[in-house]
Amino acid sequence: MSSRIAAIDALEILDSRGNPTVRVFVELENGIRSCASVPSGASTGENEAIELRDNNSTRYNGKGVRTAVDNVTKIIAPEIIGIKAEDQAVIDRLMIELDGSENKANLGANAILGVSMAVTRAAAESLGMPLYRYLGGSGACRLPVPMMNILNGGAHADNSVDFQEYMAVPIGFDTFSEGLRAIAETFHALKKLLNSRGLATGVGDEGGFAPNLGSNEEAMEVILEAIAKAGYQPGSDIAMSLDSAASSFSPDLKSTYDLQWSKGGALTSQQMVDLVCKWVADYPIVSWEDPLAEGDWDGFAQITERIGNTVQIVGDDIFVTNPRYIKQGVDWLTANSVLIKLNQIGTVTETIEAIRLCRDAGWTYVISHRSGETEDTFIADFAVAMDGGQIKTGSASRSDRVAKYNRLLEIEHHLGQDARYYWKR
Ligand SMILES: O=C(O)[C@@H](CO)OP(=O)(O)O
Ligand SMILES: [Mg+2]
Repeated sequence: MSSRIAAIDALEILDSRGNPTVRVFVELENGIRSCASVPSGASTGENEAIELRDNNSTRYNGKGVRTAVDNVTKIIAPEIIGIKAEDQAVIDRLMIELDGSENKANLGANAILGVSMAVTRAAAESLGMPLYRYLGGSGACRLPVPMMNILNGGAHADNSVDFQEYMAVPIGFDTFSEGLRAIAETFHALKKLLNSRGLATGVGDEGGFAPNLGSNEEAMEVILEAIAKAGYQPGSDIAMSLDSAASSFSPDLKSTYDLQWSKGGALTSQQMVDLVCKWVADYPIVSWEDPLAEGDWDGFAQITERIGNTVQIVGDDIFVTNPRYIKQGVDWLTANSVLIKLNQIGTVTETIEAIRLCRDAGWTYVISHRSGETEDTFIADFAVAMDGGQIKTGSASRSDRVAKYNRLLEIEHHLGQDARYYWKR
């Protein structure tokens, strides 16, 4: 029976923040049915592919996605019905052409990505393969080291912490499940510590605790304590990874940084660079994402030159998973790693192209969730398939994030003794 696409349907569903997002269903002539759901960011880069929202409607305060849903069923579906699901590149290219804009503004990256992911899944199911094997081949056996967000601030929480994400990274373990256990235990130890100090243990969008701390250093200190309390050695068993999401506290997105705790006023790019280098020297930090704002290409290059040999400098808002900006970054030595988010670029094929550029440049890449997620576990399989060895997918306290961890546990279980796990940047 043929793997040609027979029907496509779409639906408006809710994401983990209670905002609408797109779910797409694909049915093949051979009877296979699959679906995929699109995530949504809050601290978005200016050059991300456009997420289409029903701005002129009062439903959901203009955040509905019915236009995107209609674009799937009325515009995209008629063009790709009849094409084989394995022809991913053809389908993605057709959708890009059909949209016709630079940034998927016409049909919406949410519409296009929903179809792209659902097609990938249908093709895998049609071949009777798990998604990670279909995308990664028979050699795909490496589980990613998880970066677990245990303390939230910035645009993802209503607290006094400037940086968006403080993550625990289990670098000293032999298996994914042991690594995951260690950071989940650290998460619980952190809750106890915060409780004992009378600090709030409510969580941010990605499930990390969001206490009102006095400074960014205090956040790092309390995490180190939690790692030790859980019985692990900070730096060798569990290291720290940060995402400052610096664009969110840089009013001009390139040269000033308004940290709440530095009450003396805004910092210059140079001062921010110096501060990041100092903290990397003082704390066991192995990876730092968006230490500077998305327009601060010079600051990024300076940080990479100064500390790039000891720490992973990850570009998120600055590269937006777009091959064009990644190429520029590689030429200008802007960073040494890229955060990979499917919905920043909008198709599976272009995301793989972005990853290929990283590999060619000897850069690492981190597969990532968005702060608005669903129960879809696509990125868990995608991380194993892409073999980059790193994933960032939130804390252990929200089921939309835990779904990804559980899927990775499942893949590890399926792989049995052939599963690989190690930290390398
Ligand atoms: O900045 C980030 O890396 C992401 C995910 O953690 O947040 P958002 O989805 O809000 O852009
Ligand atoms: Mg980020």
